[in-house]
Formats: sequence, C-alpha cells, structure tokens
Amino acid sequence: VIQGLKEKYAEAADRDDVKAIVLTGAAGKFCGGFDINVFTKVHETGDVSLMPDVSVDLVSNMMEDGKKPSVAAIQGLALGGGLELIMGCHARISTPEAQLGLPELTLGVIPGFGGTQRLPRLVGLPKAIEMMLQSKFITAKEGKERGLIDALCSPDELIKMSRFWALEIANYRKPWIKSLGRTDRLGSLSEARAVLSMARQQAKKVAPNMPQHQACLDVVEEGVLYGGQSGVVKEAKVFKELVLSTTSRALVHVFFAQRSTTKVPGVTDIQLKPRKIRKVAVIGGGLMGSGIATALLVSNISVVLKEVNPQFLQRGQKTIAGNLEGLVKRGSLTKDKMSKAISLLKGALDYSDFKDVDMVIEAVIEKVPLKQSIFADIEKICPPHCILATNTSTIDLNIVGEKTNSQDRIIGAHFFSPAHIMPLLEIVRTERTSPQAILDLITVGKIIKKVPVVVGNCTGFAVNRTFFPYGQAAHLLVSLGIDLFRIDRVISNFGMPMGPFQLQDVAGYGVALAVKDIYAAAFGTRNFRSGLVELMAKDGRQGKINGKGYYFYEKGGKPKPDPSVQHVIDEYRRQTKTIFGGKLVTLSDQDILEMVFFPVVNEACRVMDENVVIRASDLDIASVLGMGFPKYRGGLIFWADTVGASYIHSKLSKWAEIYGDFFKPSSYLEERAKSVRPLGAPKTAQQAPTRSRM
Ligand SMILES: C[C@H](O)CC(=O)SCCNC(=O)CCNC(=O)[C@H](O)C(C)(C)COP(=O)(O)OP(=O)(O)OC[C@H]1O[C@@H](n2cnc3c(N)ncnc32)[C@H](O)[C@@H]1OP(=O)(O)O
Repeated sequence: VIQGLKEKYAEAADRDDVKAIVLTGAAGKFCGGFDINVFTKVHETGDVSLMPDVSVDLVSNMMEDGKKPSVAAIQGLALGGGLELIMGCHARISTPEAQLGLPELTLGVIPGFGGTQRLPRLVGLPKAIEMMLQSKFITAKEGKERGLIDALCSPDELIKMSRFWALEIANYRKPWIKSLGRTDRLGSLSEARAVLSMARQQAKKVAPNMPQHQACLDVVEEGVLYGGQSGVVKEAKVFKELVLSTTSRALVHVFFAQRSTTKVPGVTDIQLKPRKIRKVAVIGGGLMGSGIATALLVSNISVVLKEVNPQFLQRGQKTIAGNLEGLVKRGSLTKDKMSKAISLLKGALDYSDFKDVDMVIEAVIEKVPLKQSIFADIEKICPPHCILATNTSTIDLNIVGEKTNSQDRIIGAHFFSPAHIMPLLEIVRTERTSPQAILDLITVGKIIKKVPVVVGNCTGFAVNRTFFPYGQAAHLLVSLGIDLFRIDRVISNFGMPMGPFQLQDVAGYGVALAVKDIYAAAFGTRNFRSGLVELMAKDGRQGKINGKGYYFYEKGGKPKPDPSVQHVIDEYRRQTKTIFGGKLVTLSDQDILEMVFFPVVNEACRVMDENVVIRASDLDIASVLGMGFPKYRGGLIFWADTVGASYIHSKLSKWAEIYGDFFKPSSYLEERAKSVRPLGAPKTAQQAPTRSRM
C-alpha cells in the first residue's frame, strides 16, 4: 500500500491533468494503521530496516510539501499510521462517526509517521497527549470541534466534497495549510512545559514499567522546543529503538494472540453457521448471575432471570439495575440504552418462560446435586436447540450434566467477576460438546464484547487451574517467614493489579474455602494446604466484605495494611512450622517473585501438556484478561519464555528439594528445558498426549 501510494503521488505530481489529490480508503474505512505484521517480522529478525520510510519520504516530502494539495476523505476509522497520513494532507473531510486515534503506545511504540508532531499542532498539546498516552479515540465530530477535521459530511457526499475542497485549495480559494509548520495550537513555552511535566508524572504512575510513554513525551518536547522537523527526526530514531524493545514484542504478541483465540480447529473452520441467540435464561440472580444478565442486556439480548423466591429475584433485579446505573456513571452506557436494557429483562420464579429460550446460563452456588437437578429440569423444558451452559468455575461438566441426555449441548460459560465488566469468557467444552454449541457461545461472547477462550474440561479449567499455585505460593512464603505486605508489594511492582493477599481480601475468603478441598483432591502432593484463611476467619476477618482482612478497608479510601494481623500470622507459622522445621528464611525480592510465579508457570505447562488449551497464546490472553497479568509482559507463557525454561526448571528443582512437591517441575517443563525449546512453541507429534481433554 505504501509503495502504491508513493507511486500514485509521484504520478499525480507529474501529470498536468491532475490539479489536486483526494486520499481515501476502500469499503467504508479509511485505514486501521500500519501493518502490525511488519512489527512481528522486525521482532523475528531484529531487522528494523524492514520498516519503510514513510514519515519523511511519503508524508513530509511527497504529501505535505508536494506541489499539489491533498485532501483526506475519511470514513469508518483512521487510526495510527492512517491518522498520520491524513494529518499530512492539507485538509480533512470526514463522516461524523469516524473514529480517529493514535493507539501506537498500546503496541509498545510511539506514532512513527509524524503523529507526535502534527497531532499537537492540530488539536493542542493537552488533547494530543491524552489521545496518544491513553490511546483514546475521538469521533470525527469531536475532531471537527478540536481542529483535526475541517468539515463533516454524509458518506454520499464525501468524495464530491473532498474533490471540491482540494480544487479550492489548488485555486487559492481555501488555505493551503501544512500542519507541521503550525505553532498556533502549541501554547507558550511555559504552558507547554507545565503540560509535559504533568503528563510525565501521570505516566510514571500509570505506566511505570513501560518505556514508550516517557519516550513519546520526549519526542513531543523535542518538537515544541526545536520545531516540527526536528521532532520528526527524533521520532523516527526513537520509534526504531522502541520497536525492538521487549515491551513492543510483548504487546504485539498480545494483539495477535487476542485475535486468534476465536480460531478453533474443528469448530470455526468447518463451515458451520452461528445460530441467532435472541433470548437467554439466567438461573440465579446472585453477583455472577446478575453480572452475566447485565452483559447480555446491554448487548440487546432478552434475558429471563430465574430465582427461587420473590425476595431473591428482587435482589437480583436490583443488582442488575445498579450495574446498569454504574455503566451510565462511567459513561459507557447512555440513559436511553439503559432503559432499553431494563425493558429486555423479565423475572421468573419457575421455568414457564424457558420454552423459547436459545440458551440457559446457570449461575447458582457450587453444589453438585443442585446443579444436576437444575440441568435435568431444564433439559425437559427448553427447546431441543437450546444451549445448556453453566457458569461453574470448578465442577467437572460431565458431572453437572450426568443426569441428562444432552451432553452435546452442555458447555461451560465461565465469566469472571464482575461479569459485566471483566472481558474474559472461558468457554469450557467436554469431549461431547458439539462444535455448533461451541460456535454459538463464541458468537454470543463476541456480541457481548468478551474475549472468548475455548478450553478443555478439568478441575479449575484453564485459568483457575493455572493460577491455583499463585495464592498457595504466597501462603507458603508467609509460613517461611516472609512479610505478607512485602509479597504484595513485590507482586504489584511486577505489574499485577494487586498482590495475592489483597486479592484474597477483595474476592472474599468464601472462595478460597470453597475450592480448598477440590484443589486438594485434584492436585495431590503439589497442592499446598494452608490453614491461614481459617485462622483469619476465626479472628473475625472476612476481607473487604467486613472491612477487615490483611488490610483495613474504609469507604472511599485505599486499603491500608493492618499491623494487628501479625498475631494471626504468628499462630499460622506456629501451626505450619512442622512442615519446614520452623526455620524462618530470608529471600530477595526476585526470589519472592519467582517463588510465586514459577509454580504458576509449572502448572501452565501441565495445562498445555494435557491440551486443556488449544495454543500457548490462549493462556497468555487468559492470564492477562482473567488474572490481570501485565499485558506489557506478553502474558504468562510469553513472559516465562523471556525468563527461559531452563532457568525456571533449575530454580523449581532446587526449591523442590528443600520445600517439597509444591515446586516439583512438570515433565513438560523438564522436556522443554532439556531440549531448549520455548514453552510456547507448539508440540511436536511425538509429544502429543495419549488422552486429549477436548
Ligand atoms: C508507524 C505507525 O505510527 C505505526 C502504526 O500505525 S501501528 C498500528 C496502529 N493501529 C492500530 O493499533 C489499530 C489496530 N487494530 C484495531 O484496533 C482493530 O483491529 C480495528 C479497530 C482496526 C478493527 O477492529 P475489529 O473490527 O474488531 O476487527 P479485528 O478483529 O480487530 O481486526 C480484523 C483483522 O484485521 C487485522 N488487523 C487490524 N488492524 C491491523 C493492523 N494495523 N495491521 C495488521 N493487521 C490488522 C486483525 O489482526 C484481524 O485479523 P484476523 O481477521 O486475521 O484475525
């Protein structure tokens, strides 16, 4: 495309019958930016010269400084390099709803075709910095108000109006403006310095482990101090350094990994068509059920919410209304859409409304007999095409559906709390779930704006199973004498939204207590049995629910470490001392980080070995979206491969000798360490397991 543009610009410059140029996109879209596949090639080869010279050669020399005026005709979207092309034009005409933005920082780089210089010159420094650092899109309508767009018009008039505008410039009836030369929107030097300094402080807070935010501000500053040309030169240099950074490698990996989760062999490649899901029944109006119902309602899917008595039903409906109001407050839902969503909700105390539902999602408490009887009932009442989904996070789906003859339409729809906000949907299939049911749930997932990851059936499925050692490792470290608040600090400095103890406070101790025996039964000697949560509960602590856990929680305030928790810890250490001979150990921050995450990587190896996930990158996405693993580290397996299988293996082997089977390396990890193959590399035929989970 870039080569084609250069040729066309050269031709237009030469031809006498061309007076002016209109630059537009095909099929209702202007341009989604530079081809990110090229970044992948640069990452694979380390060769930055694969990046074509667009910034100076095309945008500055041929377009902006060309002898004929260019006008951009924009529809749909103009993002990244796409927006940078239009800013090199002399005017911009757009349809009102087109999306405009520079999302390069989400890929670990900065805009590289002059965007760091031209955007501040068109919309002013504060707005440009906000758009770049937060990768915030604006509509063309807002762009018009801010000076990025010159005129708005309907799609039908777009080309006609742009041609007219271009000819008007050529005939000097409209101004011939070169964005890079402008200074009128930059403000005074002292104003610019104040804006940049505030942005730097903010970036330090929100992106402490990423280089591209400060780098972007350095480049913007260069242009403010020494002029646009100088800024463009610095931009090109910094762009090339950043594109080779680990952060860019990780974020580009996540971009493609996220888009590949819905490519499921044997499901999405066999010409099946997704069926329409118009009406869904949700059983259980608790926190999960009402969150799931909210997610469906805001995407225009009718919901029947079933509860066992009027009080519970009313509570569920109230929670849904609260969720919707919350979305309105955050600005992600309009009041009209909220009213529409509420009109799509119907409460029910029996199954009579289930006769015409296309899908049921059961979200009751984790009790096997209760779930079994619900599935036996709904099998009789729902139409034969209806998908029977459960939101269980731990129970084997074969057991849930044991009392039915509908194993082909039984599937797991594991949402993460709060379900209307968290983006991950773990779709659990058994050996008998039909491809059609899986495809339909993937499609619903996309409609309700979730990222679906299809996984196999086992205790904890992919996410909870992989992360079961996360909390357990933290408890083990405390039993060894490590301060729990230090563990939380180390883990949040690494980039997790919070440490394992704060997470336990926030999730409530009920979850930990409920899964304890299930994990103990499933994971044998690699399960670490900790009595800490029971001791916390005995001490009157319930975590965030009663404001008292490892931390204090006051309304509206930040959680504060509670020093009085020490007597609980002392008691816990007394109880567990027999395990490690009561020896308190000293560890570095790096030891702590590794002792928490390497067992998680180890379990992830088992999950991959048993084919619970289709590909390693699905675990990267599941860890980022389900557990908050830092995206800029590429997800769990990508990160583990930057550390190296053989290093992880050697550390785990050493700890296994001292502390036991909790750290014992899996055979998959051992094999990868020996063969020096990345953990994320696909299996070879010889390694394929004898029994697949799918
Ligand atoms: C030098 C410059 O400054 C550097 C740059 O320009 S870097 C690029 C900046 N642009 C971006 O970051 C935009 C990235 N793309 C997006 O945000 C979204 O894809 C979009 C808003 C354009 C479209 O979203 P949506 O309609 O949901 O479709 P989505 O599934 O994401 O993408 C459709 C396909 O296009 C691909 N794609 C989208 N943008 C792409 C890009 N810039 N390069 C390469 N492939 C891209 C996706 O990988 C996907 O491929 P697949 O079908 O094989 O999986």
